[in-house]
Amino acid sequence: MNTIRQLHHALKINRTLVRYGLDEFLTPTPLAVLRPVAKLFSFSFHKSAHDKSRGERLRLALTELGPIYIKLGQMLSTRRDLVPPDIADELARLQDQVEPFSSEEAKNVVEQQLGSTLDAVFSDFNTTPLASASIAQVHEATLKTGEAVVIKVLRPKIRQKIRRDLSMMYELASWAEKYSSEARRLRIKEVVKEYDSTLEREIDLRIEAANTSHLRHNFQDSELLYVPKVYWDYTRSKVMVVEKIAGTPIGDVRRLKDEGVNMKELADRGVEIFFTQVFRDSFFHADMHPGNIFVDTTNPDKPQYIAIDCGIMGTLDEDDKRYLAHNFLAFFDRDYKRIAELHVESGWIDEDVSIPEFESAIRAACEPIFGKALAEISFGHFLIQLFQTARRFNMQVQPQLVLLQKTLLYVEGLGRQLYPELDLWETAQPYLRKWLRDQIGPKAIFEEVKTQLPDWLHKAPKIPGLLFDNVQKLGQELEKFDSLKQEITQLEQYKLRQSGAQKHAIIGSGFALLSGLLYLGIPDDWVPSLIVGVVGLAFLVKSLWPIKVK
Ligand SMILES: Nc1ncnc2c1ncn2[C@@H]1O[C@H](COP(=O)(O)OP(=O)(O)OP(=O)(O)O)[C@@H](O)[C@H]1O
Repeated sequence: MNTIRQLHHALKINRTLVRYGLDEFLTPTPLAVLRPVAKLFSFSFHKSAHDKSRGERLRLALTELGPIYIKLGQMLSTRRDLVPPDIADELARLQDQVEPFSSEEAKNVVEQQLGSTLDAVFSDFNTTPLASASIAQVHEATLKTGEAVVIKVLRPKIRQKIRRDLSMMYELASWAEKYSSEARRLRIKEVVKEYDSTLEREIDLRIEAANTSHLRHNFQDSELLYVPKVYWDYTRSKVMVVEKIAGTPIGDVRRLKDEGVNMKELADRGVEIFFTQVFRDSFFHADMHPGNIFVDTTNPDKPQYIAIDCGIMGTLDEDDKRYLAHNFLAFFDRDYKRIAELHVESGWIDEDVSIPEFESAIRAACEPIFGKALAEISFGHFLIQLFQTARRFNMQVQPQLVLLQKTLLYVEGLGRQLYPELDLWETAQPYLRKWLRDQIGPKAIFEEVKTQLPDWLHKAPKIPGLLFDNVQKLGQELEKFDSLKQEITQLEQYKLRQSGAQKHAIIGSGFALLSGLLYLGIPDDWVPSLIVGVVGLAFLVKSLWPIKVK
């Protein structure tokens, strides 16, 4: 049954690709055997398909293949380091075109997840969804306690649908990589894997809820960004309840202007929020499309951002941040040698890579960016060029950095849409320099002490015990040392006595020899010979005295 379903699915993909004149993508794969069959079934062959650009045909095909493919296309549209601009631009136009599921189904999921009736928790539930996307649907509601909330409900059976589509995507990617060097260069399997892990996180709403709480905590009392409160008592893996927010959608520039918002301030604040999330918190919102950002315009001179949908967040470690800050600064100083050295120093690139060669490749990729006015220079574009160049030198670009580059590109685009003269460098440079200074200055030492202190304090009560144990051990070692010292002294004495005995034996033998000679020389007078002989004997006896060791 499963195989039949798989075959049917494969046929559907094949048919769609044929319909949009994209069947050349199948040529390297075994799916191509299905092509003639698919052609038979593609009655409504798009005669005009070949008049359309390849990007447009791909967009239409993905739309037809369904929500999971649409989402894949949307993700690919942000991978400008991999996808050519004409295709990326078309894919960026992909819209979720999914039918909402019925409010009955939504109610069932909520009640089953909360283990109680809807009426027990909510005084009001709007059966018309506020929004409906490929993974979830959002309904407005009011809690019994009176708070206005929204309920995000996962689409029924979404997990099975995702698994089915993904297993086909994995197959296609494996075949493509097996037969096409271009697919291998683009690391298609990696792309599908990344997509898989993104979806995996999105289908557990507790992850999104935890991210929302964390971001809210990071910007507690901030006048830059507001994040709605999560109602944990009513949040499960398939249901999430959050505070309902009101604000002007960020994409509605006309309305923002009508509301008298200071657009330069708004754009600057956007950049500041991004750099704060990246460099201060190492935790950034990575799904910043216009539907997820609103503005509280109560004070138009100090507009406050509101962020929702924290399903995809990026995290960075200290090395990533240092890498980014140093590279950005070196880039704006046009110090390409420094950029090349930074890659080797941080171990991202093999030590045996020629720095001059790498430097000149980076120069060739980055100099064109400086052909524009400073206010148009893009950090995100720089990162794309850098990653593309680094890949040629066998650097494996970390997924968290790619996520950051995508978000950065988006933040820049948004900033310039709000305020075309926005000079990102002017806003970001002081921030980066200060951050780097803080990394090596007294503040860094203070921070290090602050971080280590709990560990030291945790060990502090054990210190007397540890000291006692060690002093005791030291005593035992000293005792051992004493007895060893005694043994050595005894050995030395023994050696000394032994050498004394040797001396006595030699002297005694000398006297014995002399006594013999005297007796031979003066045979008539044996007295001197006798005296010398006795002295010699005395020495010899002494040398034979047992050597006693004290
Ligand atoms: N806390 C909220 N208050 C008010 N409206 C909200 C809230 N959360 C979501 N919405 C509305 O619901 C829409 C969809 O919400 P959200 O982006 O969280 O869902 P999603 O399923 O992840 O959609 P997508 O995939 O398109 O981002 C938002 O664009 C917004 O209009």
